[in-house]
Amino acid sequence: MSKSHFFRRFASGHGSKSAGNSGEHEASPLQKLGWKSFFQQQLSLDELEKYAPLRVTEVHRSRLVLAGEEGSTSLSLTASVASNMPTVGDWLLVARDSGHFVRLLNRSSQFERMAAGGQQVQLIAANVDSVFIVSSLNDDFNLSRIERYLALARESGCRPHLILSKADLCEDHSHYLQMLHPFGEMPVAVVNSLDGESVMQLRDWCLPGETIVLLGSSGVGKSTLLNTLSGESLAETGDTREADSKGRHTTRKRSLHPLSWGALLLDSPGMRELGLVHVEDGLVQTFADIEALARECRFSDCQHQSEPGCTVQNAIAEGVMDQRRLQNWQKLQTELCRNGRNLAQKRAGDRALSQLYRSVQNQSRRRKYHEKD
Ligand SMILES: Nc1nc2c(ncn2[C@@H]2O[C@H](COP(=O)(O)OP(=O)(O)OP(=O)(O)O)[C@@H](O)[C@H]2O)c(=O)[nH]1
Ligand SMILES: [Zn+2]
Repeated sequence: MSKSHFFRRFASGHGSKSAGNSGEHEASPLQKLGWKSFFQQQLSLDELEKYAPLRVTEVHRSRLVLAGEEGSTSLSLTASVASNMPTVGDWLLVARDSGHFVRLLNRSSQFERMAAGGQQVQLIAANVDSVFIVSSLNDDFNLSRIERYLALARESGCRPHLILSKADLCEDHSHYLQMLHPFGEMPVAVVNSLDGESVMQLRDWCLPGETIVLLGSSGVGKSTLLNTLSGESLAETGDTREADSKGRHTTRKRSLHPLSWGALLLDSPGMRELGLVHVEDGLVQTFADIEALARECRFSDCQHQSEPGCTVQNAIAEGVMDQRRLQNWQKLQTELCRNGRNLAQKRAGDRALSQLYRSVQNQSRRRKYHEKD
């Protein structure tokens, strides 16, 4: 394995300490990569001797880039590796002697979305501890989009944080901050991502050995934030279009980067469409206030439109609930149902197709057998 730039950042041992019972001790190279007891428990002592745990830092078309205690290496995406659908942040075991792939370790968390086209699920990241939802303080600021990302974050069990970027271009932050009251206790930071001092406030959220995923639409400044946080030019950044504040999709691949503070930051391309799938619990948590009101409606199948005794509509009339929030809750529920149904239909279609294929093969075998007679 070649000692890569990635590994040297860890091996040089800047700053990352993990607290032990009797004071602090230097984290091991694996801990600096995010290795935790959750993963260690999945290996026997014998396996730990024979196999090296490696973390996926990049996924390419035909290979994975991995980082481990001895440095960085790459692994071909053979059929056996690809069938595990590895994604950035995953841990896998590789035989120390042959370099062969052994298995993928169970994930502590995973992020997935409905791929464009609405037919299959796409994994975004695995083994993430916290999520930085990035939204810029301009025309891109969109509460419904933040709720979408929040549902995803809460489903995965990761801690969500909201970063409002481009503070230097916005005269009135308070106007935006006031709109965040339905999100309750979520930590919020207002930053100028180009300014090292301004991003220092995020330091307490970047804990040693923890993996953070950056989510946000194109052009909000995810790569800029990564570069400023790391103090290096790790990711390419791009201009936003002036007319609508939208980005140009500069980041093309997902990759995991170590920060000098010991955390690992996962930059992902701004997705045009973050289709939600399998986030039912996350949605309930994100809209807990409406869920609680809806339970009090007179009719158990209330659509919260104009039914008498609808507590949700009453709350809207009293000004304590936002019509937009109700509409987004309903929209995301519909989207979850539709995506779940599409996936189930696709699975049923695939099963029917493979049954048809097997029966054609059997018929052809039978025909050959009779021809021999
Ligand atoms: N003034 C100012 N400009 C910023 C800030 N953050 C990002 N930018 C600029 O916004 C543009 C887009 O930033 P990127 O970091 O490329 O955005 P991104 O979210 O990574 O975009 P994708 O890679 O397309 O997903 C660049 O020109 C940055 O210099 C900020 O806080 N203040
Ligand atoms: Zn109702």
